[in-house]
Amino acid sequence: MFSRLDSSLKLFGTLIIVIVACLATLPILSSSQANATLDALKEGGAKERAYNLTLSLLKDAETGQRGFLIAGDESFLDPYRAGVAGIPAAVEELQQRAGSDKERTLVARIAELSRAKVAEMDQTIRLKKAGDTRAAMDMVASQRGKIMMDELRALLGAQLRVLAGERTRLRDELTATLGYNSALGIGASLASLVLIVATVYIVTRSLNERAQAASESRSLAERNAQLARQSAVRAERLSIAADMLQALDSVRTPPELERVLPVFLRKLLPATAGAVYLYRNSRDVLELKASWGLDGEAPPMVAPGDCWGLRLGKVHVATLDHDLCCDHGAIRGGAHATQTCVPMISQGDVIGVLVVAAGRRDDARRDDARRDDDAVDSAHVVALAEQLSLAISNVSLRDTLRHQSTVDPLTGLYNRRFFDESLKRELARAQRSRSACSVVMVDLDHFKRVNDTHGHEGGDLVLQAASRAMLQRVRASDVVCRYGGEELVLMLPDCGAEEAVKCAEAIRASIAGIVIQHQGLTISGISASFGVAQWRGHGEGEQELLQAADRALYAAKKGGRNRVVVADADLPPRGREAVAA
Ligand SMILES: Nc1nc2c(ncn2[C@@H]2O[C@H](COP(=O)(O)OP(=O)(O)OP(=O)(O)O)[C@@H](O)[C@H]2O)c(=O)[nH]1
Repeated sequence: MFSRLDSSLKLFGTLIIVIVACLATLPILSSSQANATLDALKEGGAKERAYNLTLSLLKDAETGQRGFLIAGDESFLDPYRAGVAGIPAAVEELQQRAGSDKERTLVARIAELSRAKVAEMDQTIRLKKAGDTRAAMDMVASQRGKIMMDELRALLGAQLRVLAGERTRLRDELTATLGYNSALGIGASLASLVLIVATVYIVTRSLNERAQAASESRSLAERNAQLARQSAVRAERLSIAADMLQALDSVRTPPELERVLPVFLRKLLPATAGAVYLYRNSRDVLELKASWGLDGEAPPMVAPGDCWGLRLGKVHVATLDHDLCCDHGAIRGGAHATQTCVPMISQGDVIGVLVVAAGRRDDARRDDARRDDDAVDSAHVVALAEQLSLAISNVSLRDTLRHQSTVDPLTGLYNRRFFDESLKRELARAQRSRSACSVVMVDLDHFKRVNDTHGHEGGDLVLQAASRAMLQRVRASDVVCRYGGEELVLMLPDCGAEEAVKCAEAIRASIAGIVIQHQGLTISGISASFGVAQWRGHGEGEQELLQAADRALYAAKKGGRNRVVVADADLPPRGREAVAA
């Protein structure tokens, strides 16, 4: 662009130089011509004056001669002498000013005639003075002098007419030259004006074009810098997202999500606040799983109907002025100008919603540019929601598989494999922390009879009720497990035999109170036997401990059932009966 501009400026500069040179040269040429004409006019004027002087001197001399001859008064000779005295100089001037051969010939003839005329007049005057008036008058009467004078008059008159004509011509020429000069001056002024206007126009245009080009190049540079910034931001986001996915991949249980998600969402969505809500299994409500950047607490629950993103099934961006603001409790009442709700979908099912709030609501005089700054990158949020959906689904899936592999489907209690692993881990921990640990083996009494009386389904209901009774009477850290058939086992960390007996007694009493209605019959009178063993006191390893508890259980059965027996390491395999309550 600049090269095109420069070449047009060069062309324009050359044009200006040519025009200025022409404008400067033409007046010089024109005025030199006028000067030449003026010089010629001056020369013509001088010549005219010289011819006129010559003629006038000749006339004066002739007048003086006639006066003297006629009157005899010598005073007439004064003009005669003055005329005769001036004639040679006048003729001399004529000779000097003669500009051509023709004129020089003419002047030579005038000089010759003048001399002859003066000689003829001199002779008549001499004769008169000598008193020979008759001879003098005869000479005059011979008309020789008159003929010479007539020729002189004719020659001088003709030359004066030629000079007058030449003078007229030169004057016309001078007038024309001056007119031409004046026209040239006007033309030059106009041309200068046009030149100035054109120069101003071209310079202004070139400055504007340069300014425009500079501004374009500036905005291009800014755009490039912006792209570079965006690309750096994208690269950083990708890196954080990769870290997040890796972390989510190692999450084992859904509760762990609550620790992992805020850490990464805060980095991936800086200068925002937000929350992740996931549907509960019942799908009647969404539970808060993560939040970041909020001034206060995020509401722990959100009803599906409170979120327009979930209701419409698509990304919903609500601004300050938007009619359809989601009712997300703390987020809605917060200090944010925009709120984006993105439904999180995995394999066609909506599993939750990602809520992102941005901008400051309190700045009421925000212009559009600030509003743009406030808006979050919707595409980024949507992509993030997709990644989260997949990763969270994977966590749930892993949790389900893990649950299925560790939990007994009938009772909801852990299975034997889980119990064995837990016991091993717990005993190792107890060893490190020098704390206590007890196990309680539980076996429903005469369960075969229940099955026989109420059928297998009735037996299952009793098993489930007994499991619930156990779960209700233990601490969160305790592990309740279906060890096999109607046999259950309980692990009580940080718990000695004495406390374990109390717990077993509570469970025993609870089971004894079970009443179930099944197929029109009442199932009641359920009882269970319990064998308690404490780690270290009754066994060192897991197997030893379990065997001790089993021996105690056996002893309870032997002792009449519906009782709790603490193992006695000294008396295997017989157990020592502990008096219940
Ligand atoms: N309904 C139901 N019955 C089960 C299940 N697992 C084991 N059983 C039954 O539990 C009964 C266990 O009977 P036994 O081992 O003879 O013991 P018991 O009748 O409880 O007698 P004691 O243990 O000596 O008090 C068997 O009839 C099994 O079929 C189960 O998952 N559901």
